[in-house]
Amino acid sequence: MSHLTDTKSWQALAKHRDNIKHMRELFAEDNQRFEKMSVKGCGLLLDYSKNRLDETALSNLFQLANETKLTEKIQAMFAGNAINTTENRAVLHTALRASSDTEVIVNGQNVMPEIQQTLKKMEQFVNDVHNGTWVGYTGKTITDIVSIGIGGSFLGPKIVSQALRPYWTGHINCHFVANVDGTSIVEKLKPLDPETTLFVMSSKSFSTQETLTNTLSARNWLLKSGADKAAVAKHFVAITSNVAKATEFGIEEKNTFPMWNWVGGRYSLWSAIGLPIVLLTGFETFKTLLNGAAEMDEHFATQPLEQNMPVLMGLISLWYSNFYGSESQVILTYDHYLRGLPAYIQQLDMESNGKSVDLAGNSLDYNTGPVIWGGEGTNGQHAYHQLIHQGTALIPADFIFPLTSHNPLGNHHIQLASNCFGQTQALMQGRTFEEAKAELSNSNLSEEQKNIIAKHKVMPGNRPSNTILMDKLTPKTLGALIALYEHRTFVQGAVWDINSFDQWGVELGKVLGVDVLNRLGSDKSCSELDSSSNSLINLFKKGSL
Ligand SMILES: O=P(O)(O)OC[C@H]1O[C@H](O)[C@H](O)[C@@H](O)[C@@H]1O
Repeated sequence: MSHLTDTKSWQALAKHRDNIKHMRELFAEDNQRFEKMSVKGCGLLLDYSKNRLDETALSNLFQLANETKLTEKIQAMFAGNAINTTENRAVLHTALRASSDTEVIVNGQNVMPEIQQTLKKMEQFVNDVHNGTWVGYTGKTITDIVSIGIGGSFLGPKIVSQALRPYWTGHINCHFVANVDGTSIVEKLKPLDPETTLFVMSSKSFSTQETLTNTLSARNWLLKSGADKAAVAKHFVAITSNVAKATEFGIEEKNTFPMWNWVGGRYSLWSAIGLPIVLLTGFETFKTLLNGAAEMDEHFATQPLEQNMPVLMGLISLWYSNFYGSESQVILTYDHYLRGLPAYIQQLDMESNGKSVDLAGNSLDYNTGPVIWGGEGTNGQHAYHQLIHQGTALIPADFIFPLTSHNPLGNHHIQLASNCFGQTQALMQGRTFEEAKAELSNSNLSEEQKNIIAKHKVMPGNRPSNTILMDKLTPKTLGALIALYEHRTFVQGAVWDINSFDQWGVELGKVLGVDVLNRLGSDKSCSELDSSSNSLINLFKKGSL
């Protein structure tokens, strides 16, 4: 493959960028633009018509995908090739939701039977907890789950559980602890009863400091309540790929659920890491979530590039990062249940594509992963939308909206819809100087003042957005939506020729953290580091300013 920026399509895109008309004109010229630039599939509709795209730009983007062998790379992922090259691992979150009769071979072995066994074990465990067969050390039924995990072992289960609130079975409450800040676990445990609380410890590596520390504190809390060591078995289960470490820690092997090194942390909610979701919503709902994701996998693997939602979204996102210098992208969910999704996609995308060398280790001369941020509509409209409309940065936006609400209440949903659609329209159209001036025509301002105020009211428009609709937020559509973003992330990483599946930057943070911890714990004053770090460490040891 020739260097990315030397490819014909890259060069053509760079040249074409400035020829694209304002979106206002593009819409005025073609009243079929929505029909041509929207795709339906897997219970979702993607409207990408409000983007700085014309036929030439689109065909060059598809050409770029071809020149960078996107289709072959997609196939390599599904086939279980070791595409995580720095760790020599396959990347198979898709196998976790594949139908049981599929064969997926990793190192000569079909991984599907093990996945199915684990699902069965999850189902049995959750049934036991729900029907009161699994009881605490004093024989009482479990009422509360505390899920301990961080990163991918936290965000997926937490955000999916939150999104599926209407599907909770009501058997149990679930609480999530991630941060090592003691306040987090102390506050969560305050209202709970050790006799009826079960801890689900989620750590793929079983070596993450935050999770181990929180688990130890949880165990002490249980033991302090009068439970003996044997009680731990009734109150702790673990999900990990490191069963040996979990048993060493005191969790019985039969109470562990496996994970595999071919599932990345940020792609793991479909594995046993999703246990809190199953505890809250039941096994069938979890299966439906998996099926929704599997439908998107099928779509991604089989649809032509032009009709392929993750491909379209990946290429469009890349278009702004690489050809318009856009450094951030915003996810705006117009559904309260999806309020956590931006944080989920933030980890997914930024940990995957925050890279600056290609697969061969060469430094890149083009932008990779943008900053992902966002929040729920309409709250953001009264906060940061101002910058998206009129700021100097170009911030492409994804608007996500279910047509039907789980909570139909008066005019709430129609107003929510009007805000969502109104925002995308305003971003696209903007407001010209003449329009702003006309709005001031009845005011008492002088002509000069009108001119000044009108300039402040001008909105450039031509600000891009995708809109993703679904009939309703269900386990199925949620599964498809999350898989859509997973594959969007993949598409960009594939074109950029980077490894989207390692995270060496995070690993370094962990190593340096241990060094500082040792210094904080030592009696000696710290003087070996830079003056700032020395002083901060010494002040902490002193305990006051
Ligand atoms: O599940 P664990 O091994 O405890 O890892 C938890 C998290 O650790 C790191 O921060 C990784 O970058 C994340 O991707 C991972 O999800």
